Amino acid sequence: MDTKKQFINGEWVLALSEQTREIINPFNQEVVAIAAEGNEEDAKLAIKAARDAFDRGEWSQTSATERGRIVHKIADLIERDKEELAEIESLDTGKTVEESRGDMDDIAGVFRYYAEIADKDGGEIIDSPIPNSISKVVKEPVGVCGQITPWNYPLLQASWKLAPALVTGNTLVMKPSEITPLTTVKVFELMEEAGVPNGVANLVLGAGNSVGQELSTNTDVDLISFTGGIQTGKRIMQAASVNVKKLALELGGKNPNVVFADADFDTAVDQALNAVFFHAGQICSAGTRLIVEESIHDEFVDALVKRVENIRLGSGFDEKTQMGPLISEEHLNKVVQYVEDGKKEGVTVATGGRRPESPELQDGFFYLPTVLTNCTTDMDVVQNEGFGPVITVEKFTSEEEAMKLANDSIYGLAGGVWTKDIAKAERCVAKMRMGTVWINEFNVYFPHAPWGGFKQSGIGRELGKSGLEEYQETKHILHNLDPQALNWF
Ligand SMILES: NC(=O)c1ccc[n+]([C@@H]2O[C@H](COP(=O)([O-])OP(=O)(O)OC[C@H]3O[C@@H](n4cnc5c(N)ncnc54)[C@H](O)[C@@H]3O)[C@@H](O)[C@H]2O)c1
Ligand SMILES: C[N+](C)(C)CC=O
Repeated sequence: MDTKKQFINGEWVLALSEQTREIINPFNQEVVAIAAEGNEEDAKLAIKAARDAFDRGEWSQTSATERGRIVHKIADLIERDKEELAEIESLDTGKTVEESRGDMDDIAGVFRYYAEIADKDGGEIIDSPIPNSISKVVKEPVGVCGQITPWNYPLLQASWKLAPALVTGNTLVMKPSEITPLTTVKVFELMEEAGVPNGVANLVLGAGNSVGQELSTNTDVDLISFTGGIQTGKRIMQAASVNVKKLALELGGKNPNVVFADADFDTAVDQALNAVFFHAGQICSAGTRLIVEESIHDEFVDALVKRVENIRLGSGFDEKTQMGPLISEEHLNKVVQYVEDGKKEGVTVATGGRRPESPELQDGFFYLPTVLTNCTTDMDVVQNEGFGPVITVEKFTSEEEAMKLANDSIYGLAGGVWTKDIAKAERCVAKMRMGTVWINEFNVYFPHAPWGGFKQSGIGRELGKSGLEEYQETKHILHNLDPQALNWF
């Protein structure tokens, strides 16, 4: 098995230490690849390559149209290799190949979206108080960007960072999650094929506390863009203060899904399932916190449980599978503990609440889709992100109470509201303190719409025009065409 290498200054290289890591298929624990395991020293080399490339200025001075052309080419190559990429993503994460194919379409779409808008902002002339002068505002790249991604949507989260950084003329060093690096390695091959110049995009593989820590603290890095857990985000924020790096943090969520009695019942049940059991709940915006009007609560839970018990678990490569395994044994143990703690807090396990017993699932990191009822907002199981196939159900009796519950969280990533009453829906979304709110919908994202969190779910936005601006500095230029002495001194 060839070792997956790092990409530094246009060269595919092993880790300086020659350390490697086994990449495991979470469905059966088979080793699917061996990857280089870089550390601080590899990260330093990559940062130097990115710094030198940025300071040479060739990429930032390449026209935005040309950078857009190269990024379009990356999208073309992702579409060409979609099936291979989808299969690698499923081997690495356990998600179904159908889900991975959807991810690959989204990813190509993100590269295309940013390629399209790359050359649409040539700056702005603004009014100047100085006679005979020109005052203009232009956007410039931030510089060297450190980019750190998680394991749940490995290539999708990478694309949200790579595409805007490249089209705006930055250079970068990316560190994917050490347990799911494979599709990111492949896309760096495609970026090389598309003609991204040497040193502009660098890839270091390895652990967060070595490679990630170096990216966060190294003073040659101007911006750090991180997607991952809240505790890691806080550590990165502290580390990044060393040279006041620009910071973009996409952190966790505990996302309320509020269902009023007047909602379309069957659609709300169906979407509540999708909101939490897709990708086994390992989604930052999963609707893990169901908040249902009391008058329909029992009927809603019954309908939910009936359908949850029919969810088919299995290999992501089996077309019949609806839900794959969790990412790792370590993560499975966290989900087990999360539910056990909930039981101690007094929740009722309406279904699930344990590992499956089928012999064919024993080698994988599976957990049964789980519905917990009798949940209240003061419980840890309601407040903490479990990041597994577990939904907690709370009740409310008034619109005011529903909104109070929905906002009772340190997180503010996303939420949904289900009702046929348009005025009520609008009143609710105006109160919901979240970066994305869906009305009669859940978990939809696309390249044009900004994504990010209120409160402790993060800082900054990815996607949309806002996602581009994270990678830009704003410069005001005043050009006096008729300079005069002031004779003040
Ligand atoms: N808001 C979003 O858009 C979004 C999207 C996907 C995932 N997430 C969040 O990600 C979390 C799950 O991902 P995870 O378990 O991989 O998160 P994590 O925080 O454990 O790891 C994320 C990345 O950070 C690296 N890292 C770990 N310690 C580090 C350190 N000290 N310095 C620098 N880097 C370090 C890891 O190696 C990995 O690459 C969940 O909380 C989920 O909600 C958020
Ligand atoms: C941002 N999203 C929804 C694609 C993945 C979150 O984990």
